[in-house]
Amino acid sequence: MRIAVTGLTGQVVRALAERAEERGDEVIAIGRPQLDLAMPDAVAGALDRAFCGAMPDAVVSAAAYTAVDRAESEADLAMTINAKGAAAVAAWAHGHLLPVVHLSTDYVFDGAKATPYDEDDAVAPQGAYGASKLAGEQAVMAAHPGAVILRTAWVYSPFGHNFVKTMLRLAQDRDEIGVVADQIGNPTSALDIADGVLDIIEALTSHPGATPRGVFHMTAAGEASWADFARAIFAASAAQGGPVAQVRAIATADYPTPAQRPANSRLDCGFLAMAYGVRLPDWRAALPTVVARILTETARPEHVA
Ligand SMILES: NC(=O)C1=CN([C@@H]2O[C@H](COP(=O)(O)OP(=O)(O)OC[C@H]3O[C@@H](n4cnc5c(N)ncnc54)[C@H](OP(=O)(O)O)[C@@H]3O)[C@@H](O)[C@H]2O)C=CC1
Ligand SMILES: Cc1cn([C@H]2C[C@H](O)[C@@H](COP(=O)(O)OP(=O)(O)O[C@H]3O[C@@H](C)C(=O)[C@@H](O)[C@H]3O)O2)c(=O)[nH]c1=O
Repeated sequence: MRIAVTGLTGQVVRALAERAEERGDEVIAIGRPQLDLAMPDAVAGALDRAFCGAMPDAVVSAAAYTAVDRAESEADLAMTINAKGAAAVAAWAHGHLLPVVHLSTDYVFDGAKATPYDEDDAVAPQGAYGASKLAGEQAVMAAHPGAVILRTAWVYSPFGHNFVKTMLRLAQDRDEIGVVADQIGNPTSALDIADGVLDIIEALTSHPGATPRGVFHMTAAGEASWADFARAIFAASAAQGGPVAQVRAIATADYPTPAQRPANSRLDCGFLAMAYGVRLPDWRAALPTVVARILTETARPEHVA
């Protein structure tokens, strides 16, 4: 399969490129400056130019404005990229009769529910990032009624920016790190997301008439607080001779940030398992390998300041 993916350096796009190559599929990543979602009117032209030679079999809409705190002061830009830009990508795919898989987030929920969220639960984003992603879900569905929207969460990987890299970096200078223990969610490896997305695209392209569309939850199995996640990161790092810090469990109120985050981010992924047979492994399974890859990468000479 030939799969067009938006974004160049993002965690999910790089994970997709790696996993697709292992499966004999091809990922064509398209991003800035060629494709800039902040200029929605130019999106169709950019995609036409990129794929005039050979059309892809499917489109993955993975590029997004993901700076959760900065979005509070750049709400218009986040909305343009995550809603209008994403909708323009979906409209282009629809115009060319291509399936589209669009990534969304747990931050569309307010976190007040006591149990994991399912797809029918009411959405109520707490911040500008979540609001822009929710608007994106709605705009993508309007532009491409056959879209598959995958809400995932707490993505970590050897690529880009993520919580695992932040913790390992902070531990280089600190013996102890305060980490919130009253927000719970499902840490999810981008490489596991890539496997799930590729399985879904295979189903969409081989049995288009028999594949359900709409919103699905797709996170790793198992849950954790950010503090639990940090402790697991340092356990993996310690086992590999990497940096370690003590994790002090703190309350959200003790770690003020511009954006509010849901206290309960857990997503119930049963609907996706039923519809596509896709169930991601436990979040702990991929962590040691991801930590090892980050440690190897940061030990390279070009990373020494
Ligand atoms: N990270 C997370 O924890 C979570 C992410 N998600 C969603 O999953 C998807 C993938 O996330 P992830 O891979 O972590 O994202 P990253 O933050 O790692 O990467 C974002 C990607 O979006 C691209 N991008 C940003 N702005 C634009 C723009 N104006 N035009 C074109 N491309 C742009 C970036 O481009 P460039 O390569 O040029 O920098 C980059 O490739 C997103 O939709 C995100 O909302 C959902 C839940 C959790
Ligand atoms: C760095 C740090 C963060 N924290 C807290 C702040 C916050 O509540 C939590 C996570 O912080 P981060 O800013 O790394 O994560 P954040 O950017 O909120 O991550 C989110 O990104 C977007 C894109 C999503 O879609 C979400 O699913 C989620 O993964 O950890 C600490 O308690 N101590 C620390 O030292």
